[in-house]
Amino acid sequence: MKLLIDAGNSRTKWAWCPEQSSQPTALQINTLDNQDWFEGTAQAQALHAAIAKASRIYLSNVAGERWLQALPERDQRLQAIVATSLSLGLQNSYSQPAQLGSDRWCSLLAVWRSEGKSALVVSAGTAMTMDALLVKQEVKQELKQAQAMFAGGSIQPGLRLMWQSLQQGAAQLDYAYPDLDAGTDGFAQNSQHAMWVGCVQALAASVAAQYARLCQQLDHVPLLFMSGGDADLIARYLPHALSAQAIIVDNLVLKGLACLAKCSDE
Ligand SMILES: Nc1ncnc2c1ncn2[C@@H]1O[C@H](COP(=O)(O)OP(=O)(O)OP(=O)(O)O)[C@@H](O)[C@H]1O
Ligand SMILES: CC(C)(CO)[C@@H](O)C(=O)NCCC(=O)O
Repeated sequence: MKLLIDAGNSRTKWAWCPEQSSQPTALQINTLDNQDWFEGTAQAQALHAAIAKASRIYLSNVAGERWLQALPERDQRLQAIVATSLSLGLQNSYSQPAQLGSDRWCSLLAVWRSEGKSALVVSAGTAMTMDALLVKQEVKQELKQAQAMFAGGSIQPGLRLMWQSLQQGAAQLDYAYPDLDAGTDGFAQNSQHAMWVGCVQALAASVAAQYARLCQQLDHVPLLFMSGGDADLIARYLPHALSAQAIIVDNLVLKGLACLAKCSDE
């Protein structure tokens, strides 16, 4: 069985790749903190056991060399994904294609292969990325070769990082991250709520602006895909029409890895 691993900035998610016949949505996801992986805790042992059993391992790693060091040395079964200039009919417009994070590349591949339509692909995790997928027109399955392009995107701090930067950088803002969604209605009347409104509004407004930028480049309406730990929350604070349009999906990176794993069988 093929093993899919998304080593993210803070957490690692893994799943077995479904057999050809099953749908990509059938992924059974396991999650562990990267700290557990580095320390080899019980959660890490489950992934080590899966790695030992796998016939092939597809890895998206944005967690750096340290994450790789916990793997068995020079494992021939390991395919560490690096963004290329063209894959599965998707062209990468980065001037140095390999500089693009493998997580962003996999998410774009997942949306391209499942939808075949232009989209803004937002990943709201530790960092928030917003990537433009341009598809010439709604192409038929057999016409997919190089009909799509990743036109570029943006990187900004995610919600928790924004919060931490205020908390750590301003002496009077040492407030804990709220347990519950504090809401952004009206004007905030205490410091903790003011921080919340500022951070959530900044992220939601960025999504709206990037989506508007993409719309200007197209003669058709793009999709809005949102994934990552804070996707749901940020989508709720988008302008109403855009919020209704947002498609929230889990685990786009693993889905993109599954596309690459399946394509290697074809
Ligand atoms: N149980 C949780 N643990 C940590 N973060 C969580 C949790 N539930 C929701 N979140 C939110 O999700 C965000 C992290 O998202 P996600 O889990 O997608 O990031 P990640 O694992 O670091 O992967 P990525 O590489 O995509 O950033 C945090 O900003 C946090 O607000
Ligand atoms: C931007 C992040 C941190 C998002 O996880 C990751 O994709 C990454 O480290 N990327 C490399 C730089 C880039 O994508 O341009």
